[in-house]
Amino acid sequence: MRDFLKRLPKAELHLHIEGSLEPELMFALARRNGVTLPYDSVEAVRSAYEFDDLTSFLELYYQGMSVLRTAEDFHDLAMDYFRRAHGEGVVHVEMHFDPQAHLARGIELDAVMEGLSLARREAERELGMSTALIMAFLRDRPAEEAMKVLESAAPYWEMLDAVGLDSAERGHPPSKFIEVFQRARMLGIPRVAHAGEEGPPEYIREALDLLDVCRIDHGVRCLENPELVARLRDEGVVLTVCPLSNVRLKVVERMTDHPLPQLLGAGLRLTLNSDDPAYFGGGMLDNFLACHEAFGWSRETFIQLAGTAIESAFLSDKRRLELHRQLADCA
Ligand SMILES: Nc1ncnc2[nH]cnc12
Ligand SMILES: [Zn+2]
Repeated sequence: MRDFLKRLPKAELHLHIEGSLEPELMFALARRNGVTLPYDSVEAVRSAYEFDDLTSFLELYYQGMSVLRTAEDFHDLAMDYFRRAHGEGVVHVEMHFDPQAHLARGIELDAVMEGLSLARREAERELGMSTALIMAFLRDRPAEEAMKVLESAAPYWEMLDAVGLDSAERGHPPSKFIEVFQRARMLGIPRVAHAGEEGPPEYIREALDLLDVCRIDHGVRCLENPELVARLRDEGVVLTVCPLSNVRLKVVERMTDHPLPQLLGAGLRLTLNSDDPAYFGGGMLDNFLACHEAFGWSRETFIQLAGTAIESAFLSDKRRLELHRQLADCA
C-alpha cells in the first residue's frame, strides 16, 4: 500500500508554507540572519512540539517563523517543502501564507512574494510541479488590518489564486470579515476559509453564506449539525481535511477516532492534506498512510480522494486534465 500511496498523484490543497519550516532549516536560517532561537538543538525544537490545542500550536508557529526575513529565506522555505513533497508523489501544492505575521515583524510583502514566486517557478521547471498561492488573513487580528493588506497587495492580485482565513478560530467568526471577502470577490479573487476546525458548525455556514467560499478548510465539526451536512453534500462543498493535524491539535484524541469515515459515509467531498507538516509529524504521504492504518481504506477510496483534490484545485484546464490522466494511469 505504501508504494501505491506514494505513486498516487496527490494534490495538496491545504498547506501553510510557514508550517513546513523544519527545525533543521529553522536553525540554518537563524544562523544566516543572526536570530537567536529559544532552543539549543534541532531535537529540543522537535520535543517542544506538544500541543494542547490550536492556540498553543500557533504560539510556536509564529515564533518559528521569526527566522524568515529575506526573499531568499522564503524561497528556501518553499523549495525545501516542494522537494520533500515531490519525493512523496505530490504533484500540485496550494500554499497558504500569512502576510500579517510577517508585516508585524517588519518584513515587507515584497520579500515574501518575491521569494515564493521564485520558488514556484523553480518547482515547475525542475520538479514538474504546479502550485497555487492563497493569501490568508489572520482572523484574530482586526478586519481593518486584513482590508489594508488586501489593498496593499494590489501589485500581486493577479498572482493570488485565492484569499483564505486562518489562525485562532474560536471567538473570530467569518462574519467579522464580510467586507474583506466582498472586496476580494469584487476583484475576482476566489475565497476559502478555515471553519469548523475548533469553531462551531455555525462558522461553516457563515463562511459559505457570508464569505462565499468555494472550499472549507477542515470543516470536521460539521457533523454536529445534520442539516449542515446535508447542505454540504447537496452543494458538493469540498472540505480540505488534515487528519494528523487534528490529532496533534487534539481536535480528536487519536486517528481511529477521526470522523473521516463518517464524513465520507455522509457523501461529502473530501481531500487529505498536511496543514503544517513540520509541526504535526508528517507530510502528505504520512497522512494518507495514517488513514490506511486507522480505517483500512482500499485503493479505490484513496483514488476517489485524490480525484476530488484534482477536481477542486486551482488549476488550468490543461493541467487538470494532465493530472486526471496521471491518476487514471496510477489506478
Ligand atoms: N491548523 C491551523 N488552523 C488555523 N490557522 C492555522 N495557521 C497555521 N495552521 C493553522
Ligand atoms: Zn490550516
